[in-house]
Amino acid sequence: MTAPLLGVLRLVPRGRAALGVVLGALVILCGAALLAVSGALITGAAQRPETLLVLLPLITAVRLFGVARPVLRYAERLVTHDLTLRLVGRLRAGLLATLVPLAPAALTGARGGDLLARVRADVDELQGVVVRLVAPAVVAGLAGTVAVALTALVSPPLAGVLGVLLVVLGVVVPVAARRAGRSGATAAAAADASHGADVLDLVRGLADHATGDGGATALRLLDASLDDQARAERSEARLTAVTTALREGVPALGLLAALWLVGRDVAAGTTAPLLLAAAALGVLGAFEAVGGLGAAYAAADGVRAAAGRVAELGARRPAVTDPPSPRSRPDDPALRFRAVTLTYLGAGTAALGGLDLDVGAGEKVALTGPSGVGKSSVLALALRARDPDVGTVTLGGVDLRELSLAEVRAASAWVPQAPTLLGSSLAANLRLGRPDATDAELVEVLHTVGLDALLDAPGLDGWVGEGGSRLSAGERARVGLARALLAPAPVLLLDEPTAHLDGPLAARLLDHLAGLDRGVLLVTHRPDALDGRWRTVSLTA
Ligand SMILES: Nc1ncnc2c1ncn2[C@@H]1O[C@H](COP(=O)(O)OP(=O)(O)OP(=O)(O)O)[C@@H](O)[C@H]1O
Repeated sequence: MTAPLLGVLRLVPRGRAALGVVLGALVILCGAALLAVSGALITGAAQRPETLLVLLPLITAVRLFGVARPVLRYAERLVTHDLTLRLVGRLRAGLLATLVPLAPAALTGARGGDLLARVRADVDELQGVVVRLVAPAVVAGLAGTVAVALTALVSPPLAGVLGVLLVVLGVVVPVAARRAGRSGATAAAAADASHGADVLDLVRGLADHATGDGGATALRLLDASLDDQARAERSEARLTAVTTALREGVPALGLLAALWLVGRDVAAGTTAPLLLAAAALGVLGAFEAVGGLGAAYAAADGVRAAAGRVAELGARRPAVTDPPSPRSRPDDPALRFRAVTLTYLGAGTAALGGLDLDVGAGEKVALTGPSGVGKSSVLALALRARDPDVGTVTLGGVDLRELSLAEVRAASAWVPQAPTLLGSSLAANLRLGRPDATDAELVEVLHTVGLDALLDAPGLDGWVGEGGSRLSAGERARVGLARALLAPAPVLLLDEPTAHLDGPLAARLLDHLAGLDRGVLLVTHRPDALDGRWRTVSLTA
């Protein structure tokens, strides 16, 4: 078993898993017992006893096992589903806890689709680790052992045969089928690919064939690849036939062994005749114990690969981490960049080279410059999404690397160019800025950013759509700004908050921002829209 898979198994609720396994084994044993007592009952009835009372215990047992089996199966499903849902919750929470410190810097290069696949498809795959992999294996071991032990009470040789046949059906057949299936599938895939290529060559070369050998060579090649394909399919079919025959034949062998071994004892008078059919049918029922193992083997590869992919994310180191003993946040919220250089991984040139910048307490600074010059990178450094390669970024004179990440991010409210909205209510999205904001404060901030219309539709408690899809890009940007205005941070880091807005609205917002008693670092492409309250810093390449 691989280390990532063990890591997943550690998250499984143990008590529930044990209960699920015991219930699963009981279901199988009930099934086998039901067959065994039914066999005994039929034999007993065939012997025409003088009174049916002698059959009463068997009749009761048939009823008991008949009723118990579905009830136990229901209980087992309840337990394993509950366990699976708890496991998914733990897996998702663990994965997100891993991802959050990685974002955004250490996830550079990770494709969104790949991350989504890990969070969804891989976790979906892993959620079956108990139901599809562990439970069938442990249930097989448990139920198989009990069935062999019970059989030994009737006939020790039969118990030995049953044990061997259970191992053959549960281990040897699936392992051999998987090995053979893998090479067969590879051969079939190679034959399919070569056949497809030959057909394409034949069609593409039609004009050439007309002037050449009439296509005889291409057809010969196609015939050969068709033969390969047919051979691969025949070998796959043979494998299916052999495994199906073994799956059906091994239990039949068990049945024959029971009839022969117990029949011999019955004939010798050492065993009661009632036990002949009971043993034969009970043995047949016991093979259900290993019935789930084939699917478990098939699931094993997928589960192991998913565990590996998820574990790989956990192995990545965040680009920024909390210091071992963080200093307390200074009262002075002045941001200071000194000789800051930042080069992104894999980039040929530095995004920022030797930057000096001050945003004093309450000061309004506009950062401007051509696209790609590094303006957003300055905000990323202020938030400590990344650390500078060289130089320092300080808050109130304390290097950001000496403060806890939570303190750095509490000091600054950031609005990116395209703020993220959650598929939730408008109020919930705004309260991400300040969870205890009252409705009146939400209404006021919406008025400040010119979003009064959203109070009618969708309304404070109305849904904004997945990722805010029911709002326009400009509205989403202003909800992001409103969220930052609500936050009690002494510094605002705003990345082009007025980019989507018309002139008068942009002017009104900039006027509001300039009047705040907090420091504002504003990235903008339109410094001409700013009045004298702003100090403009121009970045050059
Ligand atoms: N995560 C990243 N990985 C690699 N390179 C990056 C990353 N983010 C930004 N860059 C590069 O760093 C440089 C500065 O980017 P930045 O986004 O800071 O510029 P900007 O001035 O804000 O641009 P714009 O005005 O277009 O938003 C650009 O060349 C950009 O391609």
